[in-house]
Parts: sequence; structure tokens; C-alpha cells
Amino acid sequence: MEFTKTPGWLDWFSGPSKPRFQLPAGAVDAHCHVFGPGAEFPFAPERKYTPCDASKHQLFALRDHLGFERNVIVQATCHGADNRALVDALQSSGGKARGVATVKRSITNQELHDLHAAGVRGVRFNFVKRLVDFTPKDELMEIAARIAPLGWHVVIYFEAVDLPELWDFFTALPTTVVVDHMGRPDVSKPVDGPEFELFLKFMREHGNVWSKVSCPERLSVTGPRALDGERSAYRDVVPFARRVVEAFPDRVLWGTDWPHPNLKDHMPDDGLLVDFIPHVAPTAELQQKLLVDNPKRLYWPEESQ
Ligand SMILES: O=C(O)c1cc(C(=O)O)oc(=O)c1
Repeated sequence: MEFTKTPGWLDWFSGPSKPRFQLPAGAVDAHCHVFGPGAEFPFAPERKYTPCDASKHQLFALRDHLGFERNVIVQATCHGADNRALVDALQSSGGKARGVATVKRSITNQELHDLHAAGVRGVRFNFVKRLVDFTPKDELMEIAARIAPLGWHVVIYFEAVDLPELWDFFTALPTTVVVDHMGRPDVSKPVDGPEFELFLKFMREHGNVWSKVSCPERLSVTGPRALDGERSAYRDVVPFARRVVEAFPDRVLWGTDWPHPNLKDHMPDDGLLVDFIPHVAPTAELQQKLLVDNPKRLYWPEESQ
């Protein structure tokens, strides 16, 4: 099938630089996606955007270039609940990738079992209105109850302003809960202000809640952008991410978010994005937890036993 990209779509940056920050051995890029290729794995009819292609081969080349050992591939909303591109990437990774799928309540136990065998270890619930149609919470809770016995977790993506309304649902989830991109704080507000404090309280009061301290390129208002050799990019996001890493060092993950869907004004150089990491995790001990120990515990638990 031929697809036409959403008008204004920005393709991922080819030719990323080599990071100056040297990733620790065993580092995991714990949030990235594959898109299609559309001709092989068509985008879902219900999608809200049509991306460029971003194949498993291109993802694995980026992994090696940046110095990561493994990936966690998260089902992108442009593929809906059709996990074929994700599963294909996991199966082609030689054990170097695990995944987070999107499923519907109609999924069978056999299908869940097959996803597990392919390397899926979580499901994603998305509450960002520009990305997905609404799914009733009782349906999501039913899915959570079915994946819990598999040892899977739930990844949630939402905007900071929606946290109060979603609080009761999130805190009732029976699994580990991983928040995408710190719950998308408005970083033009103070890091000590009530909005981000609610997010910190969410993590403080609920020991099963983890956060990805990812996507500064999405959250930053003032930049500077990770382009043209800038190794101290997105400085306005640093205090937010650093606060989370220092307060909850054993419950944080980091990922590139490659191929960066829906960015509107620039596309970061992923090498420079990796150089964001030591600004938010300034010690070797914090870096080891963020990049190696935590993702391993969640996605390759059999290695931590
Ligand atoms: O903010 C976004 O547009 C976005 C979209 C998706 C997706 O479409 O799955 O995933 C992300 O992590 C972020």
C-alpha cells in the first residue's frame, strides 16, 4: 500500500553525530518506535497521523551507532492495535529488543501468549487526545487484569493537565505503571509548582509507578535544540528530569523516542540527544540505574534473578 505522509511531517535525522557521553555497557534505549515500512506493515485505518517509514534495520543501526546494547520498542499509535511491525522487529533483533504492545479487549489468550513469546512485556494505554480515540476505562482495566499474571506492566501516556482526572484510574492499576515522558509537564511552569508536584506525589505515594525521563525535544519551550553540535540542549527540561531521577533513581528509564513522531519545528540529532543524559543523571551510579539496571529489571527480569 502507498501512504502519503501527514502534511508538514518531519522525517528522522539521518547522519546523527556520535555522542560525547559514553553509555555504560548494557545500556538500553527504553523508548523508541518502528514505523512500517508502510508497504510491508500498513498503517492502521484509525491512525491520527501518517509518518515516514522508520524500519527495524534503521533502528538497529541507530542503536549500534549511539552505543546502546538493546531497545525497548513501543507500539506507535499509527499502527493502532496491529502489532505486526513491532513483533517483526522484536523477532529480528536477536534477543536485543523487547516491546510494549497495544491490545484490544478482544485479544485472545493465545495471542497474548504469542506476543509474550515474541518479547512483549507491557501494554500501552494512551490518553493523549490528538493521538487516539477514547477507550472506556473499564475496557482498559479488564486488559490490565489479563496482562498482570504474565508479569507485564502498563505504560501510560497523558498530558499533565489530565492527571487529576485520571488519578483514580492510574492508582487502581494492578501492575507496575510506567509513565511516558514524565507525564508531559509544562516546563514553562515552575518545577516546584503545583502541577509538577502532583506528578511527584503520584510517584512518591505509589511505589509501582515509574517514569521515562525522555522527550526533552517535545517538552522544551526555550531550547536550545539538539542540533549543530549543541551538547547542552533543552536546558529548561533538565530541572524536571533531574528532580525525578534524583528522587526515584530505581524507577526511571530513558529512551531516544526515535523516530520522534509529530515534532513540528525541528528534528533532533540523536547523538546530541544522548548527551542530554548526564545533565539529568549526573553521577555514574545514577546513569547505571537509569540506563542499565532499571530497564533490565523491567524488561529482562530473568537476568536479574
Ligand atoms: O507525542 C507524540 O506525538 C507521540 C506519539 C507517539 C505515538 O504515536 O505512539 O508516541 C510517543 O511516544 C509520542
